Amino acid sequence: MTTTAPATAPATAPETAPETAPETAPDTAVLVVNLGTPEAPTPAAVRRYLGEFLSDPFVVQIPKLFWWPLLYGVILPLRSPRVAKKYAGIWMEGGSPLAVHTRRLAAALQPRLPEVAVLHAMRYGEPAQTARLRELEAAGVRRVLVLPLYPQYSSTTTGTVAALARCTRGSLDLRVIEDYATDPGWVEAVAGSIRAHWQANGRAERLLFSFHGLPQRLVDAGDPYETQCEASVAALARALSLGPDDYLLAYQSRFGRERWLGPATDDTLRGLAGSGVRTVDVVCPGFAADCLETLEEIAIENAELFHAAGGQALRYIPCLNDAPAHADALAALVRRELAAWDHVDAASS
Ligand SMILES: C=CC1=C(C)c2cc3[nH]c(cc4nc(cc5[nH]c(cc1n2)c(C)c5CCC(=O)O)C(CCC(=O)O)=C4C)c(C)c3C=C
Ligand SMILES: [Fe+2]
Ligand SMILES: [Fe+2]
Repeated sequence: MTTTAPATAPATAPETAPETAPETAPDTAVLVVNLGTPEAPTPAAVRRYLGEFLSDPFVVQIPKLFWWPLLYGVILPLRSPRVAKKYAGIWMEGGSPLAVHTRRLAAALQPRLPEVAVLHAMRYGEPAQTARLRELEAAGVRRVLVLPLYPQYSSTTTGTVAALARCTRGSLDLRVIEDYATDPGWVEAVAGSIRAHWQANGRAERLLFSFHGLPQRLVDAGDPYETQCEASVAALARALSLGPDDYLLAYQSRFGRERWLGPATDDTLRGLAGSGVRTVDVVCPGFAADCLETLEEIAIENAELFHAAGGQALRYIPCLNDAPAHADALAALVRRELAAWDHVDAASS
């Protein structure tokens, strides 16, 4: 692939995919799983969502006895109204951006994979991952390939999707795509979206790759997330022929008081502005779909911060969302995984 549609390309897939398990089910289904997001930009809906998310022991490892009183007594009451306002500022006609883009991406995958059923699910909230597995099982599907929408593996994201799927699989045969941080099709899709942005807007003085952060403690304990983020950036820099001074890697969205992966995106932007850099392009290759962390934190909050620190323009490059190049890359990844699975099944029968 040498050319890709701009990441902002209009959706080619219908808004409403035929997203129930088909009545005459194919043998195999692909379940595309994303994090989850509130049902409405209201404090009550945000509280429900954050409550489920932040009581997952894969995400917060503090013992329940200490964590739950703090979470339910302090964090949720204080955070939910504040975060709900942020969601309200980016809400789309069909719902939260993460929900809309994930749904559209699954719909764009279906015609590319006509031999299987493609459905989407969320790890937290609706449509719930476990309910989707039950639907597929009831429809007579035998094998489910789970595709968590996280290019880089972390126990806090891919790990919790995989663990929940494995203990709720019932009679289903299950495979999970663990990561695709350096998958050539995916790298070329992201690189293509950056090239398209440069073509439309010109090139800023620097390109900043911003990834969601993670507690340093988890990395020290062996989570491969940081290494995979670095590998993604190295592959993208190669694809775009970037020199070492053209780009930076940083981590955003710190949560809580402990040390998180660094350098932090906000500090990096302040540093760039302080050293006289006037324009910066920011891309977030850890996010398959635009969401609060990209549309609000980067494109609004960090753009204001960069400006206040003396920068002229932070130009945000959208996630791949349902761009044809994204759907093509993920469909190819799925096809390879299914071929390997067929091979194993054939050998063992
Ligand atoms: C892309 C990878 C992600 C990793 C790794 C990750 C780890 C992680 N996140 C939190 C806490 C929060 N994350 C929040 C939002 C959020 N996180 C991701 C992705 C990763 N998180 C996405 C895609 C989103 C956006 C969801 C949306 O609806 O748009 C939030 C909620 C927003 C807020 O309150 O600020 C929290 C909280 C932790 C603690 C963590 C690892 C330990
Ligand atoms: Fe997060
Ligand atoms: Fe955030």
